[in-house]
Amino acid sequence: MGYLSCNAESAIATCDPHNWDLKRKPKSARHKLNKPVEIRDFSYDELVAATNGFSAESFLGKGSHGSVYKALLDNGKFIAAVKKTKISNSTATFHNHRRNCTNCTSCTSPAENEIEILSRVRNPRFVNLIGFCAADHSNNTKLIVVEYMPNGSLYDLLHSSSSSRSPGWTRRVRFGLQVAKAVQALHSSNPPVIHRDIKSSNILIDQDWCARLGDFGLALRGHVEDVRVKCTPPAGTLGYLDPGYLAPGDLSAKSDVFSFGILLLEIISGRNAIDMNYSPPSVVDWAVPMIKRGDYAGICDRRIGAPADPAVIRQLAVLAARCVRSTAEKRPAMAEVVECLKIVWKRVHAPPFWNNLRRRVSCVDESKPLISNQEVYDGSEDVVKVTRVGSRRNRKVSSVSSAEYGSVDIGLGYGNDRMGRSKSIGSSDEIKVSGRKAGVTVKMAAVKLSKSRSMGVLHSQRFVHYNKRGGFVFEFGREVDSELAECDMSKLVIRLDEKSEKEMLVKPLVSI
Ligand SMILES: Nc1ncnc2c1ncn2[C@@H]1O[C@H](COP(=O)(O)OP(=O)(O)OP(=O)(O)O)[C@@H](O)[C@H]1O
Repeated sequence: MGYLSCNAESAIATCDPHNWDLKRKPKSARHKLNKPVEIRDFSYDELVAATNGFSAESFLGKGSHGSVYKALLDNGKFIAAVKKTKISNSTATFHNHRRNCTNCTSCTSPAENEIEILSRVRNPRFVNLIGFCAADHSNNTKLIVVEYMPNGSLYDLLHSSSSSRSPGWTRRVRFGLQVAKAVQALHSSNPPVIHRDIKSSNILIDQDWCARLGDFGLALRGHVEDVRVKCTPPAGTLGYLDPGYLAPGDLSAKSDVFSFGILLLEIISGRNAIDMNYSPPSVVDWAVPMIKRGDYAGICDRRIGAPADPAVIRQLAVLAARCVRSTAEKRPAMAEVVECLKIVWKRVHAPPFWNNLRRRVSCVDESKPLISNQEVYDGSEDVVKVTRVGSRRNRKVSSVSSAEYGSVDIGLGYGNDRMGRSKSIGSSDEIKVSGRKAGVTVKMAAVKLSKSRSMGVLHSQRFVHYNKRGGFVFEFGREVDSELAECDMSKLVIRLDEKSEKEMLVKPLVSI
């Protein structure tokens, strides 16, 4: 195996620094990976200058293997991150180990291993390698230059004390899907790569707010039957580590699936993989019993509450529980995880013109409820009134039977939130829905849709409403599809588009 003898210092690859000078490239060109370029070989002095002597101002963060600094390269034209790691493998233990074994990943330091792996795999979903500086033997340091991720780590986002930084469901699902795709790309490369250290602090957020998988220091490249994989001792991070991975021979891609499941639980709940403030401290022991009971709202991050569509949290939670199953064979493969998350993404993702809609409805301020708490708890009847205007044809409301709306779940995570429809939607211009839950009432104001404007244009003074966990808004324009099989109050159907005669949905959406 060629890579076994590959020394990091000589690991020159032909890869594309697709992220170089991103600012000047159009977005479409950013991820083109077909232009091979050389991994750069930096001098120590060059990186000292680029990081201003590894100054405190350039400091980005510290990990278990060293510190990370922001570097201004090429006369400040290009920003990168420099990982400065100590090569501690000069110890007697290491030399003893190396004498007996020349095959396992422990024979190389994480820094050398990262260079070796990243010089062979490259993907827009990874924090890719730009170059490195050979060991500075005077102080046993190794410098790796990787793409700079300006928006910190997923860990920082999920556990930030500021709730304004806390991502909403759309972004969380998107991050989950992006990470899943990154892991799948590793597993499907030839030979496959097992990351072995998937965790939120190794997920970095790029300038486009996309999640990237980083830190390949523990990654193993090769087939599970390869000698190198077989003789590399287990490694990873406590809390994310597959409990079945106790010996080298236990390793498989399913260990990454387990860690990904922990990450997914962290994304859902906003709690740490191991957190002594919870009982039980392990996120698996805490969440899985709730998932088994169907208490999906119980595992949601309280800062954002449950998603508007209950199917979103149900599918996410069940997927996470499957990933963390103790029997590795029963866990889904990463390809299946990606497919599941794509389905969840479709549910949670607002159509593109939703943003335009938001901008055009000036009265919406999602940061605060439009109805005061007083109104929320005043016990008055709650009304949703959807008015359609337009041609006769357009006025036709979907043929969804009234029975489907007879008793509907508002889909906000409260199991008993039942809303009864006071008027049939099959034959009227107005849809009126009313309902109340003990202690929490939901109130929705009139909403007007007009086909004369672009699809989904809203003429409404107030259409954001409030429940205990914050505002939610209507989402317009989602086409009617199989989701209707699970029709609930959140999926009022309106025919909007005269030309295509596509039925469009209107549904509450948790504000993000
Ligand atoms: N490419 C990067 N761009 C911007 N910031 C980075 C980059 N890589 C790392 N960082 C910052 O530096 C911190 C330390 O990263 P590092 O990968 O060394 O350790 P870690 O993943 O936090 O922990 P561990 O070493 O235990 O895995 C990260 O939390 C992140 O804030």
